[in-house]
Amino acid sequence: MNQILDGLYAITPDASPSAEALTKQVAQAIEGGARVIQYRDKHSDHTGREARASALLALCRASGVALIVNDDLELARKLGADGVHLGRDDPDPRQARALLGRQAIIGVSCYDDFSRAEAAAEAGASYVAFGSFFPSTTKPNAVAADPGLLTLAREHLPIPPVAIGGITPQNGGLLISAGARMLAVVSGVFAQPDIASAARAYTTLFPKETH
Ligand SMILES: Cc1ncc(COP(=O)(O)OP(=O)(O)O)c(N)n1
Ligand SMILES: Cc1ncsc1CCOP(=O)(O)O
Ligand SMILES: [Mg+2]
Repeated sequence: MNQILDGLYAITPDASPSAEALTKQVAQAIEGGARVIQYRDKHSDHTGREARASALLALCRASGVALIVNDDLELARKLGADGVHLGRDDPDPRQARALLGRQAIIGVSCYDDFSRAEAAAEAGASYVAFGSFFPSTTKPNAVAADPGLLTLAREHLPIPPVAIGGITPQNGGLLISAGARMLAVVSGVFAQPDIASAARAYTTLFPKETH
């Protein structure tokens, strides 16, 4: 699992297109080297989310890439996705581990709070996410985080830290230098005219073996 949790982590955009259009966009992100995809959808109803997530899961399986479902633990379980990402308003990571099993990837949002990351590691999380490191158009009210958290996590936690929030190919390098094992990106990938090239600009920031 540790090998997968390295590199570009592409998160699907807010304006959720049809399952077919979304799958095409995600295929381009994978072509550009994304290692993990998160299906994040705050707008579709249950049926729409299930249709999109299962189309993405088929693509990810065929491409050898992991699919993480944001927020919706039950959907992740039902589809047999590779894991789930949980924030402070979402189910508890212990509950997720119990439901999804030992192999599942369970990510936990820690914002700017290192003690939350320690608790998440203790609860069986697979990775911890910190951010927002830069102003984000996707989540303008996200709490601001300091890159030093990534260094602290690399030094003191047994699981990899993920960086999120306003990350561009220009500012991503400093987060990797600070300790980020993955860069989680929405608009820097999916709001770009050439999604594959946009993804590639992030993947080349990482050491060669991760892309
Ligand atoms: C990799 C990653 N990190 C952080 C988040 C944010 O999760 P959360 O705080 O639950 O907010 P929403 O994404 O649900 O709006 C994430 N999704 N992915
Ligand atoms: C979900 C989330 N949590 C903190 S910032 C953010 C959005 C990241 O999107 P972008 O890469 O467009 O800033
Ligand atoms: Mg959430």
